[in-house]
Amino acid sequence: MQTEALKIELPESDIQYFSGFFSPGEAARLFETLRREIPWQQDDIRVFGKTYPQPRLTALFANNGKPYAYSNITMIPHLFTGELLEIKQKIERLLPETSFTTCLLNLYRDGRDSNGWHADDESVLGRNPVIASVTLGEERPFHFKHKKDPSLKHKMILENGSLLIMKGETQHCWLHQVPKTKRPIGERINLTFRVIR
Ligand SMILES: O=C(O)CCC(=O)C(=O)O
Ligand SMILES: [Fe+2]
Repeated sequence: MQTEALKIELPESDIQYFSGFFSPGEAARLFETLRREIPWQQDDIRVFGKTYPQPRLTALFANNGKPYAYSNITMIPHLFTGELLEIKQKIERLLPETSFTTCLLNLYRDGRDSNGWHADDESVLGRNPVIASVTLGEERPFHFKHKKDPSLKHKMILENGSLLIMKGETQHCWLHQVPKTKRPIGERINLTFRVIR
């Protein structure tokens, strides 16, 4: 199946969106398998000295054993499964220079689960990291806001089976979030592939 890149035109960024990167059938198969087989965990995060359960479930996979630390959490990776390798290879066909080492998975159980404003700019990701983000299941709005210029923002929908690639200066100059919603909605699995050296 052929999907077409849509360039998201924001300054100081390099963002591409592929709707239908996975067909509805492939997306459904991957969702069911990952929902069942991934060892989903809920970690506590510390924000301003208080501890809260993270508002979503997560899991970390990698091919190099390197942990990933963010928001006062250090995650130790599992070894990639067959499905994760299949998804990784399909994305790498679009990005011949990139060989992802790591995948952070998020499970948003319903509209109360979310991912607050942040940039994926930890130093282990290096300068100008390439981050490839897959959506399976329920679509969710995804927001960008510029770190320095509050007039610069963008909202888009991440659809079932879609791929969003963020690279270049994007993490340096922009924050992103998946907001909560009061609408009754189903589960969404998100996979973000990253390179951790
Ligand atoms: O769920 C998403 O689309 C975004 C996930 C994300 O930003 C992250 O895990 O860093
Ligand atoms: Fe992120």
